[in-house]
Amino acid sequence: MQIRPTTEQDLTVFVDTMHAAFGRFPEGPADSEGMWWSALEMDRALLATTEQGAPIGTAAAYSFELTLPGEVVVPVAGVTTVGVLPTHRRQGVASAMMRHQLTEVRARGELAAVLLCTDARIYGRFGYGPATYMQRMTVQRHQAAFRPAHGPAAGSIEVLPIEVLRRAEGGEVLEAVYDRYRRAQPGALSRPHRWWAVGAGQPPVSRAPRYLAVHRDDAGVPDGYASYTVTESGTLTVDETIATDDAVATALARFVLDHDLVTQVVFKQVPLDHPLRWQLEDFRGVQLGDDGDWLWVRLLDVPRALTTRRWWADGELVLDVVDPFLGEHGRHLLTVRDGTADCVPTDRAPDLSLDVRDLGSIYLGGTAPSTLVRAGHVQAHHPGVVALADSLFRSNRAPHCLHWF
Ligand SMILES: CC(=O)SCCNC(=O)CCNC(=O)[C@H](O)C(C)(C)COP(=O)(O)OP(=O)(O)OC[C@H]1O[C@@H](n2cnc3c(N)ncnc32)[C@H](O)[C@@H]1OP(=O)(O)O
Repeated sequence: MQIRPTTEQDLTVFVDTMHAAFGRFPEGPADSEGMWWSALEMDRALLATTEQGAPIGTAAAYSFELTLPGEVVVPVAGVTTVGVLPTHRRQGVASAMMRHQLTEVRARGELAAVLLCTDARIYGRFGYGPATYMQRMTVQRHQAAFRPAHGPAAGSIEVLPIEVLRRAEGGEVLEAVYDRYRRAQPGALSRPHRWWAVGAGQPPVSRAPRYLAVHRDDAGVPDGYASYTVTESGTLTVDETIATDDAVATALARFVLDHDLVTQVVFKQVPLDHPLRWQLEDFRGVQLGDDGDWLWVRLLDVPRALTTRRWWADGELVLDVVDPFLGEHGRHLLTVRDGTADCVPTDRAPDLSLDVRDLGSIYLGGTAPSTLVRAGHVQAHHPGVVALADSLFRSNRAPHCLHWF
């Protein structure tokens, strides 16, 4: 088996091989405008081949930016299209591609790789841990009265059927609002211009028909949107609400919940700490379901990762981190003061011993270290250290990622 880089000329063979691995029948990549793979960066794609050159596996990466706690934006690799032909599975092909890819990601200076996984059993062995979570939120309209304390946000709501917008005009509004939002939201990924330009991905990045409730500030500048559809039976489904502050998100929620001819509103992918149930008169008016993991994080430079994010408590921890997949081991003294951290090698006895996959899970603040201590995966060497680790690693708000790739 060999692993080789690809170029734009390999797009057809790459897409065909990947679809055979996933058991899908794609439309041809030649007319792929608007297909999710039209945003592939072929200079970051890998093909695994037999010794004779026949393709047997694929793996690629997008160049994204990830927002860390404290509105710090860093380049990361968004790993995608990992597939091995059914005839060549369980022979180490994916493992070899993952090793090759992680080496390249690190060489580019990206401190982490991230991905969404089809099967949660695959990626822990490669050092990835689930780091952001999401759920579906359903609200029956007759239970959707807001508690009076919450007034509407400043600004106005304008409903624009997406099909009457000129594509470039609509795309620019969404792109600009999303970009402002993601820079402040821990766990959010950038959506590079190429995605909007070709309509790659899922709605509203794709060109599927959607209505957009666009919120504008008092100066008329768009600062939030909700992308939605309404069925004849009266279900309004929101793909995503993107808002640059909570008041705007509330205004958009009020808007969709006030929509005529609607009996229920489904918000497809909201963070676990979404405030809506606290905003309604009827706390039980919100039903939650389909909770699950979304973004998985794989750290490639532990000291740099820890010193790059921001922190909300002071303290000192010795972390003993093993990385079985890359055969690495480091003991780090993490010292946090006034929001920033110092991280240096140490021989001191560890406070916490953990696998790099578990550090990936707690890194963005979406998973409490105490949960992984209770699960038996993070070892706390003395009791007081668990509460300290929880207060150190928490984020100012729950990390959340909406981007599909
Ligand atoms: C970010 C993304 O792209 S997510 C998409 C993942 N791809 C898919 O779901 C497409 C369908 N599946 C596939 O193409 C392949 O089965 C892959 C890519 C998941 C795995 O490829 P393989 O070449 O078979 O993996 P490889 O042989 O390196 O397996 C490494 C280990 O992972 C385990 N493993 C691999 N896939 C799975 C799985 N789906 N469930 C459980 N264990 C798995 C193997 O058993 C093996 O374990 P071992 O080291 O204890 O023997």
